[in-house]
Amino acid sequence: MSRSPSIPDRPHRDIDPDLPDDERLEALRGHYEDLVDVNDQLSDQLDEAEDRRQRLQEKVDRVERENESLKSSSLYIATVEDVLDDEEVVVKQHGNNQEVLTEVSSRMVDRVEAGDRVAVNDSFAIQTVLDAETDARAQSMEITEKPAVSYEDIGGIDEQVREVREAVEQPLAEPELFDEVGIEPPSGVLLYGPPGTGKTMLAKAVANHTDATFIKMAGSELVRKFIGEGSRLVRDLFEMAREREPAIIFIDEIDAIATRRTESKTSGDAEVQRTMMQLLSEMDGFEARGEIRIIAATNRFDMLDRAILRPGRFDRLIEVPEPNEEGREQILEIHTRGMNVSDGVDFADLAAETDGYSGADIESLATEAGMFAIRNDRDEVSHQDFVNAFEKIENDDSSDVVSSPGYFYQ
Ligand SMILES: Nc1ncnc2c1ncn2[C@@H]1O[C@H](COP(=O)(O)OP(=O)(O)OP(=O)(O)O)[C@@H](O)[C@H]1O
Repeated sequence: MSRSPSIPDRPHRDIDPDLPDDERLEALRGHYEDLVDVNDQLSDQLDEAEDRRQRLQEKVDRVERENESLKSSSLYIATVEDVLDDEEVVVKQHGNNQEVLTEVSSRMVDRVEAGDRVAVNDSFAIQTVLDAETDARAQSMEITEKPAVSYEDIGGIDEQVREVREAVEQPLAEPELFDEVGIEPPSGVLLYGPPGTGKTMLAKAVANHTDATFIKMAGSELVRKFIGEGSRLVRDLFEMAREREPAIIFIDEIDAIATRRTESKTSGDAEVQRTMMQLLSEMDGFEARGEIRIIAATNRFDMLDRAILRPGRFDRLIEVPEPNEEGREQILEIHTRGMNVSDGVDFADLAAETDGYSGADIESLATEAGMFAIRNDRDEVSHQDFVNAFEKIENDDSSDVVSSPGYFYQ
């Protein structure tokens, strides 16, 4: 580090006032020259200091920019196409397919290889190397060859089961029917209703019944941190389905990518919009009578962008409501099938008491009743166990009012 130059001494000269005028003038001239000299030295020092200040300011600006870019959450996904000498790489950005020649920092240069997926910032500087694509695909999708859910496991929504079978199962199982009549089956089916009412079960049951592979993706997974990732995952999703036909694509929480457009134009919104456009274009692109069917689900129907409900898109809407009393009784019977339940259990009575319970709530009630039996060293579950379980759930719920979800689905 350079040391600051020392400040020159202030020139001093004793001038005898009794000197003859010409000698005093000479002495004053000398003093004046000393002052000019010091002034020049100080002014040089000032220039130097100004230079140093400017260099430091530039350094601060650079560090701040680097800091900003590291902090910023919006990174773009790109694939490394080529690693050149001189610490340079060619990357291709996902989403717009733009190819860019960019420098790699010495920190990253040994870590990137052609074919890697990387996250780049606004100036295309590589920030991270992402996991192998196959991992990313596998992590974000749930793929089941044959889901273990059948129609008999679903209670209280017979009409919805019938509608889903007609809209999804029939085009897969008997495509010729549609050919003969000359109509297109619905492109996509949207199941909407409160949480835990059996929407996922319905989609799994259709897959089971048709021997189709069940591929599930959550809408929230599609709205990722990285720009370009959402539309890429949508493409992967459909590619995966094409590889495994017949297949049922189930997109849960579709509202995460298909909420009504807002005024704000943040990059996050634009990304969500791009993901949705990719989904719509994939849907437009495939054969309606083909071997891939799409089911989406939401419990925020009110928030949906109506664009996804147009003909050729999610054009069959099926509401899956909370079960009524009769439905709750059926679901109770389903969830106690494998349990050792005493003859004294009155399902009709329990169904009457559990107004507002979803299928998932009823499943918890049955499990909780079983826990009461175990706690009391019994292997048979009594009516009182169900009543105790009900009271426990009600009490837990009332102490947890704040977290109870205010779902809207109409
Ligand atoms: N109609 C039903 N019949 C039998 N069991 C049900 C029913 N609805 C829900 N369940 C039980 O609740 C669990 C969760 O249901 P499911 O995942 O299908 O709900 P969902 O409507 O998809 O919920 P979410 O909107 O929260 O994703 C199921 O595994 C099942 O045990």
